[in-house]
Formats: sequence, C-alpha cells, structure tokens
Amino acid sequence: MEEISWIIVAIISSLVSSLALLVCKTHLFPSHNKLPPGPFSIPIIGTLLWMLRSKGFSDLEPALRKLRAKYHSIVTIRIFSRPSIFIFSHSLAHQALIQDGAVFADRPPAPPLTIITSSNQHNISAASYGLTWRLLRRNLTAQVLHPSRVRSFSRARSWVLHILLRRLRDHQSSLRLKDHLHHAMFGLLVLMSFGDKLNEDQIEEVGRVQRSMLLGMQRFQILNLWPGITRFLLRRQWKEFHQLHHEQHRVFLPLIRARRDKVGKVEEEEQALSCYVDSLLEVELPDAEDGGNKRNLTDDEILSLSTEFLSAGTDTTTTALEWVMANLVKYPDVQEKLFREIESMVEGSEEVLEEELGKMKYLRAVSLEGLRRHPPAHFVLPHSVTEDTVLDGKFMIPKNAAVNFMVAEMGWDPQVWEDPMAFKPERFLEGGEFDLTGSKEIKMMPFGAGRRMCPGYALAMLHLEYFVANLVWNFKWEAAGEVDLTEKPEFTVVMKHPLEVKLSPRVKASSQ
Ligand code: HEM
Repeated sequence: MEEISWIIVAIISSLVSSLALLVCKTHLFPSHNKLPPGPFSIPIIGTLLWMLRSKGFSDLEPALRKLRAKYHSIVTIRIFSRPSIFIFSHSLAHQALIQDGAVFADRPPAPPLTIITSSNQHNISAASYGLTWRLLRRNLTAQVLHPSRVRSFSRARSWVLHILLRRLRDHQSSLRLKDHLHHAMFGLLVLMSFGDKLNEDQIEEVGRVQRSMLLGMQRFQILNLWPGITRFLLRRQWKEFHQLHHEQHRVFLPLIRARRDKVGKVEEEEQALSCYVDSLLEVELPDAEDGGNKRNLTDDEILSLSTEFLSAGTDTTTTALEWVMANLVKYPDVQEKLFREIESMVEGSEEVLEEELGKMKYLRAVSLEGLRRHPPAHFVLPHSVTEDTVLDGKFMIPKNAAVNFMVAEMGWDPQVWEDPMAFKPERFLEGGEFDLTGSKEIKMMPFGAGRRMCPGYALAMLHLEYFVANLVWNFKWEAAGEVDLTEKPEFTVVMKHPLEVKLSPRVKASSQ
C-alpha cells in the first residue's frame, strides 16, 4: 500500500513538475542563458525512473558518476520541478564557492521536515544566507569553536578517551569498533552542548532519541514530497515522525531549562566551562532578516541548534575515525610508521597529549588521506544562489536550482591525485601544509569550501588526530576477519561491513 501511495505521489508531483518546466522554459531561461547540460528526461517517467534507480534519493551517486563520463564537469538533472545541478570539476567548484562565494552561499527552500526540525530554518545548516545565519554561525565559531574554548574542553576529551581505552581493554576477543567510537564521540559532543555535569544515564537517553530521529529521517524523506497529499496517504509515518520530534522535546527541554536556571548562579570556576547551550541563551536575533527588535532564542530554536551540533559532529567524525582505523588495520606498515612517529615525540605516558599532535606530520597525513579516500559526506548540503547567475561565463544557474558538489569524486580524480584509490598518506607529506579550506585551489573538499564550509572542521581534525594517535599508541590493531572497504550511504557514507578488530596492548620502548 505504501509503495502504491508513493508512486501516486510521484506521478502527481511529476505532472506538476512538467507544468513548471514549461513555465520555466518560456519565462526563466531566454535562449542565450543555458542550464548546464544533462540527460533528456521524459517528465513523468524520467522522474519516476530516477527515483526508482536511486532508491528514493538515498543512492544517487552511482547514477551521477555514470553521467560524468558524458557531461564531464557539470550536469543538470531534473527531479520534480527543481533543476538539480551537480558540479564535478575542481575549478568550477572553486569559482562557485570561493570566487563567487557570496552568491553560492544560500540554501534551497527547506523541505517540510526540515522546517519542523530546524524550528523554521533557525539553525545554521538550514538558514538562508542572511542575518540569522550569520549571527548563529558567528556564535558557534566564537563561543564554542574558538581555539581557547576548544582548549577548555581538553579535560573532557581526556576523560572520554580514558573511558574508551578502558572499554577497549575490557574486550578479550574481537570487537566492533564503530560502536565504541560512536559512544565516545557522542559523549564528548553532549558535554560540549549541555555542560560537563551530565551523568551516563542522561547521555544515554539523549543518544537514544538522537539515534531514533537520525535513523528515521531516511524513511521519512518521502514525507517531504507534497505534504498536503502525504499527510493523508502516509498518516502513519507522519504520526511516527511527530512522536519522535515530541520525544526529542521531552528529553532535551529539561536539559536546556537546567542551563537557563543556572544563568547568573554559576561559580566562577564553572563559568570557564560554559557550553554551547549557555552561549545560545545569550544570542539575540532580530525580528526580521533586515533588522528590527531583538529577541532571545526560544527553547524550540535552542533544541534545534543543539541537535544540529550533535548530529553534525558525531556521526561524521565517528565515520572518519572508523575509515582511518580500517586502513591502519589493512595496511600494517602505515600503522607501524605512525606508531614510530608517535613514539619519537611523546614521553612514554599512556596518553598522547593534545599539545603534542601539532608536531606529528605523518598523523596529519594519515588523517587527511582518510578524509580524501573516504569522505564521510560524498556531497555537501544543497546550496542555491542568491540570484540567477552565470558560472564560468556559460552555465546559467537559476535561483530555483539546487546546486551540489561531488565531494568524493573530487578526492578520487586521477587528473589531480596520482593512484587515487590507493591509501597513501605520504602524498600529503610533500608540498607544505595542505590547505583544507581550498581558498587558493580546491583539490578535495571533505568539509565543503567557502562561506558554508563546515565551521567544525578544526574541531573535527582535533578529535580525529587525538583519538587516532591515542588508539595507535595504546594498542596494536589487527583485523578479525577481512577488512572490506565497501561503502554504504547512510546519514554519512559508512563501512558496509563495520570494522571488526583484535587488539593487543603496545609494549612501548620506554616501559621495557
Ligand atoms: C569529520 C567530521 C566532519 C565532516 C566531514 C563535516 C562535513 C561537513 C560538510 C561537507 C558540510 C556542508 C558544507 C556545505 O554545505 O557546503 C558541513 C556543514 C556543517 N558542519 Fe560539519 N563536518 C564534520 C564535523 C563537524 C563538527 C564537529 C561540527 C560541530 C562542531 C560540524 C558542524 C557543521 C555545521 C553547523 C554545518 C553547517 C554550516 C553552514 O550551513 O553554514 N561539523 N560539515
């Protein structure tokens, strides 16, 4: 029944899309301004075929990869009424995101589910390019991600690391690494969000609702199509979605209110460890995008920003960590080389300290190679332009188009990377420090680039390097079975067969 409803929705929306297409052709694009090329698509059947082939949008990438052979640097596909433009080429990405950054920094209108989860686009990733976005992003970068703020959480990181090491040591036989990494990353982000006074049970409960929502979102995508119709045809899914959203409120709101109640009452020593929610309580937004009276954020807005923080920072970093560790297990010579580097720089303690990471060039190279070869996100979040514009002097990019960038393809391009599918950290040891922001040139963009680039990239690199260094320093990692590097798209692109490992404690030269 659900499949049939789904197809009915698709047919209706495709009919509307063909109408919209006709209107667009005649009014929006005069003949001298051409959309980037793309496959001819018969309005109803073409859209349906795309949807079936791409399994409801969850696995669009292989289909796009095939189109690259024909269209090379940029392609337009039409799914429903909106043209979706995908950019493969490094230089076009640089032109769009860096040279023309302000124009390409908008987001397409948020789909219905995002409107609800983002509290009407009052979070950073969904906000239109404007004053609200700027204030929210500035708050995050200045109040939480500024190096001095990040440093203030080093004790929390060390605490989480020691729990992780203990959990790993307790395993006598093989273990599924991902579960342990996720537990550690999530705990860390929860402490940064709500303060370091939460107990294990509270962290578990926050984790449970976050996980249910994240896993549900893939199934709920269908509700974004014509909500007027799906509200009727897919009542059960809508109900399930609202229940999960309600559950988030039940768990998060008391935590937010507890921080609100603390304002003005905290001891001086605690004040230094203020968390993301504390900073959000201070934010003042204008009533309108162009100014006006100021107001504080509502509880619902703070909830949406804190859930964004948790989901943006947890699965991405966990996935990156798992991929790096999988490659270190698959290629023991790389693991050994990394261990030797750490050994030459630390003083034999159990923990590699954060301050020591900066000296470790091979560690950075291993992390960058992990992000190049297995970027957790194969696309960025959809962008749109603030006004109709022309890219590279010839491609019309209309305001109603969704624009995206083929992140993984850029990191695997043989024109830019020698032997791109091999895991070779050494490639990052040449040519000075690698610029992840792509400001001069984009060679890869695991965190995006330009104004919408991931604001958490430095924190993510710190988490990645700190945990990889300490895991390799404390254990020798071996595979329990085959290390299969097949990918699977979920919220991030994860290992289809999660890494199973056997660990043995390292005998360090200094302790012999
Ligand atoms: C390995 C870890 C991570 C990866 C690979 C990653 C990747 C990305 C990517 C590809 C984007 C989209 C950029 C675009 O739309 O052009 C993004 C956006 C974002 N990321 Fe991350 N991210 C990571 C970790 C984090 C962390 C730790 C945080 C929070 C502290 C974070 C917060 C955000 C936010 C708020 C946005 C939206 C930015 C905006 O729209 O202005 N991310 N990230």
